[in-house]
Amino acid sequence: SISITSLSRCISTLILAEHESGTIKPQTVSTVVAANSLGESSSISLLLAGSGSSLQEAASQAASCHPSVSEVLVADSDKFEYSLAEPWAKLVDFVRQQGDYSHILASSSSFGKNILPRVAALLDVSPITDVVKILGSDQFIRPIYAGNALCTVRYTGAGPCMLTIRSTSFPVTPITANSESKKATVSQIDLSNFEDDSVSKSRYVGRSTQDTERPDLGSARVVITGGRALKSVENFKMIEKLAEKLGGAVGATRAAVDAGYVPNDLQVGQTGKIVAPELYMAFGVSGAIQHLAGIKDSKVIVAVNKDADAPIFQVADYGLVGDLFEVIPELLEKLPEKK
Ligand SMILES: Cc1cc2nc3c(=O)[nH]c(=O)nc-3n(C[C@H](O)[C@H](O)[C@H](O)COP(=O)(O)OP(=O)(O)OC[C@H]3O[C@@H](n4cnc5c(N)ncnc54)[C@H](O)[C@@H]3O)c2cc1C
Repeated sequence: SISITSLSRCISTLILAEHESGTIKPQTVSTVVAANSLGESSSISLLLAGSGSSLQEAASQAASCHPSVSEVLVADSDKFEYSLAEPWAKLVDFVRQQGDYSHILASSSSFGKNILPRVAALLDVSPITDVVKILGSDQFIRPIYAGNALCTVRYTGAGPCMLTIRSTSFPVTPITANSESKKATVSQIDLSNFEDDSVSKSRYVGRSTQDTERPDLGSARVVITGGRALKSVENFKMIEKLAEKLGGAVGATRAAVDAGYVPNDLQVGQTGKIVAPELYMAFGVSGAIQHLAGIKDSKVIVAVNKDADAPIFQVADYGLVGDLFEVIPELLEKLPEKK
């Protein structure tokens, strides 16, 4: 008799790729980095959908975005122009039927959070979200209780294992000149048999982007955050000026967003963006657990608060008990103008 103690399936990963203006987004490359931890002999395919020349530009860039990517699959159709979840989910199901994928991954961005659960529901699979560490092909670590505890999850389902990846936990290391020359194959998906019979409950209305030269909050190396203590839109401009001088992004607490000082895409925390910059500066931020959940992986945290007992000081590397209305103008005066 033969006893089979371990039967591990060959690891083959499909990654739902995000692109914009002909460029692959950094969080997709982080998801590729994460996929490399799933196990040896892992083949990685990127799935790009959209329409027109910017899609094709992104596809050719995706082919060399990371040496471990073996294949780029391109779905070119008007149906995918606005990344709506319903047609995207159908597309993933369509592609999955043609390739035997053991894992389907997306980043924990609004794109991934929108699409992957819908795919999971379609395939009757339980997705594992916000993965911060991969221990093997079926074991993952994810934060729970607003990041106050880490939970190890084992996937035991029969269908493909579906994960969303917290990109700040999988930084992209610079690619060497040698590996850069390795290019994946790019294939156009034949959509002639693709039937999208999904009843779309969402429709594209429009898009508004912030007209700013500041770096993207989710991947900035410096983040300057203001809290409720800023008290007004006008005062919040001090935070913006400081961010400009330091070449950083602007962040805000939920209290500051709710008070209308800044738009909600600047919110940092459990229900906002997760950031992991080299330098995080918090002005007039109390340090509620929901806020800390979004900043814990920052390398250096600096806090300015007039209350010496504010919880932010428990996580700060440098703390200054002081009035931000005195500290920020002094900082602005002493810091040189950004060249
Ligand atoms: C389900 C849920 C999800 C949430 N998600 C988020 C989230 O994603 N992000 C988030 O930020 N919050 C989130 N919150 C809200 C969170 O609990 C806090 O209410 C919020 O973070 C507080 O914001 P704040 O620190 O700006 O305000 P406050 O808690 O009011 O703190 C203001 C601080 O400013 C200090 N201060 C006042 N004046 C000055 C001054 N002149 N100079 C210096 N310091 C001064 C005060 O001492 C105080 O510590 C969430 C809450 C819930 C229930």
